[in-house]
Amino acid sequence: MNEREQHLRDLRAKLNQYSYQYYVEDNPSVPDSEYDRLMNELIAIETEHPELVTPDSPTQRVGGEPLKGFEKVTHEIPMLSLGDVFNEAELLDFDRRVRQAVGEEVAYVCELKIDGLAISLTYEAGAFVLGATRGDGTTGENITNNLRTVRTLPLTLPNGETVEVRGECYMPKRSFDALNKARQEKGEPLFANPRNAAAGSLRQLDPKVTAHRRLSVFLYSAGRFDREKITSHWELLQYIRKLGLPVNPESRRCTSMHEVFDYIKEYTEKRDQLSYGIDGIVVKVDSMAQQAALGNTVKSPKWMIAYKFPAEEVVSTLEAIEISV
Ligand SMILES: CC(C)(CNC(=O)c1ccc(Oc2ccccc2)cc1)c1ccc2c(N)nc(N)nc2n1
Repeated sequence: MNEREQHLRDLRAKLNQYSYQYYVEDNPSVPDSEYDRLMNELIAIETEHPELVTPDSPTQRVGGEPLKGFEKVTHEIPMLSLGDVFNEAELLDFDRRVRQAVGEEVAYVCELKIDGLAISLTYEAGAFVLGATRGDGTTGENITNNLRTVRTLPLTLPNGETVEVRGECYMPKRSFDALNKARQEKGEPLFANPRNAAAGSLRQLDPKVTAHRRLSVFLYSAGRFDREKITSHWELLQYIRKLGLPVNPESRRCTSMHEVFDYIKEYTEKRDQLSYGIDGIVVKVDSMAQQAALGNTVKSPKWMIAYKFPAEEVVSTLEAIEISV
């Protein structure tokens, strides 16, 4: 490897490290100006020497000309939505129905319900090739170029896996506050909440706009992957994490409803300290055999329920109407 290639490797490593500190650790070690300076240097060198560009280079994130519209994508395996419950009695009913149907003890996995936009990511032989919105569960929109700009989403997987994973794209509270502050200074309409800001940012036709919105992702499920080795949801989360994909660290395996209630109480209290918005807790049956035995209704699985937090008082702010066409 010659000196120039070594310099490029160092630049990419630094930029990826700074992104990780900013997005995953929520603790940037350099100002945005330093990040932008290094990125501009990397873009300049790669523009002069295109043969030295690598698929995982941070410059490969903001590609593509603005689109005229979004292509439709059909989900091979439908993306399901969540049944909602609002109190402990309804959660106990869910647990009773599940235990009656499977006729044995049940373990659950509790996860935070991230207040973002459901997405599907497809990697073919380790390369990120397709990103889509959930849409109506069967048909979504192709937002691949916009999702490529999300710094916490790896463009390549370590061992060339072919998988389709599902999760939530969200805007961290810090990014949401900075975005609305900048909009206020420019006299532009404000976003009402991080979820609307994430949706508006992902529905931009120009990926360069999305790239400046500082979005992030957590993944929590998968459609297509080599299932035989994985028998539980908890193992699936570890598998997704081993692929280098961001999985929310607060998830917990619970062996009783008592532990589920403890988890809900803990995160109801911790909610305001999280660096991202959540609107509930998802409780999933851990065993995949039990999930299959329980099956799905048309729209949502019978092996999973979402406990929704009581709605917060509505704060009347301008709703940002982001026209992306
Ligand atoms: C679990 C799933 C419903 C996603 N999963 C799917 O959509 C899904 C749908 C068919 C599948 O098909 C299968 C294929 C083969 C075997 C079994 C299932 C797999 C996953 C879901 C939906 C929303 C969630 C949310 N907002 N927050 C969290 N924390 N978790 C969530 N989990």
